[in-house]
Amino acid sequence: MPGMNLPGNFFLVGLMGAGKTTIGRALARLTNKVFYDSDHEIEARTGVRIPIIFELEGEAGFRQREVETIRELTALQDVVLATGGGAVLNPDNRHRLASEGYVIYLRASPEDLYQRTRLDKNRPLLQTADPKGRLQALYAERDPLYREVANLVVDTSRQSVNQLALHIVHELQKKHANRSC
Ligand SMILES: Nc1ncnc2c1ncn2[C@@H]1O[C@H](COP(=O)(O)OP(=O)(O)O)[C@@H](O)[C@H]1O
Ligand SMILES: O=C(O)C1=C[C@@H](OP(=O)(O)O)[C@@H](O)[C@H](O)C1
Ligand SMILES: [Mg+2]
Repeated sequence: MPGMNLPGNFFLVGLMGAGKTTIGRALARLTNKVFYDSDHEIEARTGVRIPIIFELEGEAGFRQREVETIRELTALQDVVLATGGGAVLNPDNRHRLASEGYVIYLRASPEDLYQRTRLDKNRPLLQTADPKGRLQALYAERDPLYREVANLVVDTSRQSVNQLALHIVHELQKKHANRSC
């Protein structure tokens, strides 16, 4: 296993469709860590899918659940955590992510994000007449926040999920080796 001895938590941030959930799962496998996804955790706790939470409690209700969940998940040891794309909007989340682990920003262009998310109905913020325009606006708003918390920025436009997971492991190994010398 390539990244077996890498210590600590790895947190994935980025917009909807960046690949946090899929790359996070692969990264956890490669590094022998337990995988968590804050959205899946929220769904498991409430027993409903995210669009239903948005419908019943609004975005504010969802964000409140997200803060509580991220507070708990960032307190764990040796995990890979895929966050939801809007997690960085909250200062408490940003602080927890930056202080409790190594943060990887998966960057992609709004066009790529649109192509990867356009057939999926489970992202309430993209159920609009102009999802591409919404992704462009979210990119402009959030890209600085992702960069603020990130230890590593990875461009996801030209590589597959597996290639990206391996690339991240190599970057983590380099950082770890430098720290140990
Ligand atoms: N680098 C990539 N190249 C092509 N497709 C990708 C890539 N990363 C993710 N995908 C696909 O995009 C979709 C959204 O990925 P997901 O992991 O759910 O993103 P996120 O959790 O960041 O919203 C999935 O169908 C996934 O397989
Ligand atoms: O960007 C956002 O505000 C959101 C991203 C989603 O997660 P993904 O980034 O995994 O799609 C999910 O948390 C929710 O629909 C809100
Ligand atoms: Mg996800």
